[in-house]
Amino acid sequence: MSRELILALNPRMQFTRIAVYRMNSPVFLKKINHKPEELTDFKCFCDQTKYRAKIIMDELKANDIYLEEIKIIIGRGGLLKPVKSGVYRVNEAMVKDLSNCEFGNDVVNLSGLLAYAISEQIDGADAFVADPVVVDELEDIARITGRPEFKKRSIFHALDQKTSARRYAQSVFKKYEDLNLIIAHLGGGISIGAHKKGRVVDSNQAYDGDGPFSPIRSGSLPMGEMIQMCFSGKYSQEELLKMQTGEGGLYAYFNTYSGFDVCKMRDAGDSKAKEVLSAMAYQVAKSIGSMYPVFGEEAVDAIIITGGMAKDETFVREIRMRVEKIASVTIYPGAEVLSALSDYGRMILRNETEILDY
Ligand SMILES: Nc1ncnc2c1ncn2[C@@H]1O[C@H](COP(=O)(O)OP(=O)(O)O)[C@@H](O)[C@H]1O
Ligand SMILES: CCCC(=O)OP(=O)(O)O
Repeated sequence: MSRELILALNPRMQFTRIAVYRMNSPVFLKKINHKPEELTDFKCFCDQTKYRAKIIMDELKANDIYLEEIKIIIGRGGLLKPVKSGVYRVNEAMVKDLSNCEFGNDVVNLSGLLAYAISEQIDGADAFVADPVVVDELEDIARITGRPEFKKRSIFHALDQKTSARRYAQSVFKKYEDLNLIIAHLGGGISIGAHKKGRVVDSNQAYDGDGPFSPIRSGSLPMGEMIQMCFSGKYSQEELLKMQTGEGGLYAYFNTYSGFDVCKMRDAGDSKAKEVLSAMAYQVAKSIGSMYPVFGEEAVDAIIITGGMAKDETFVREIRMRVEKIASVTIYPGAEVLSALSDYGRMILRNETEILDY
């Protein structure tokens, strides 16, 4: 029996998406919902590894996926040290950083941990991550902040943005490396990247840094007031970090991580949902605009808007009308994380990509 199955994983806050591909064809796709009450006892996302790995294994077995055919297990990778774009084998150093939340505590960390944990249970299967959110191609000027103690970290939807960029390049019969693009990924977090000839030379720091607020993150907040809050004695450090990274944005206003649900509320006439979503679109548009000077005298070839919230036409329209004077706007609604990961999986199987060391 040839070993050619690829298992792609995308753990999200309340569910895990998995897909199994046999070369180009998906043979199994599943969104596994996790009961909120089963997740509350875990302190860190990394503590959920064993729990989610078991559910994934059970799901594969229940659906007659031959585990011994799985060769590649691949995820987005998490908050790691800065790395160059590409594919990484999950090694002990990576597992250690993710398990210790060395660079932050986010559900995305589970993708590397789950890939590793599952590979340990399947003889001959190897774990990888591709274009983790810490891909760092920033130009030095973009790293400098107003205080020498702080340097901007590169944290953005590297996998999703580069996949969209290559898709766009193909559609206009050009190479990604020949284009200047501004890409807005509207997911749970929101990142806006300036892609200058194939390198993401600037971006908002989409985890605990700056930029628009998103379904789950606060984005830029008034710094002085935040400092006062930190010293008010009312909140622990953990609570404050959570406020910024996992309970900000739409969640803070509507107690849901679902942009979809908030859009439905707006469509049903809820004026607060309308106001907050418009403010979010306004902030996304301003962030897109802020990338315009990054290209200096060179033209911006296109603006690409993608991710889950790009499926909402009203939301996208509000962004578009503010930015289309900069460059033509292309919309790729939805996020194709699993198929992007499977593309990398295939390249690994065919020895078409270098495997980088973390
Ligand atoms: N049709 C839709 N309209 C509005 N928002 C949507 C729609 N579909 C998904 N979303 C929202 O997009 C967000 C998820 O974005 P997505 O890019 O799929 O994932 P990720 O969280 O991995 O970045 C969620 O808040 C989800 O509710
Ligand atoms: C961790 C930074 C990128 C990000 O926000 O990812 P999600 O949208 O998947 O939460």
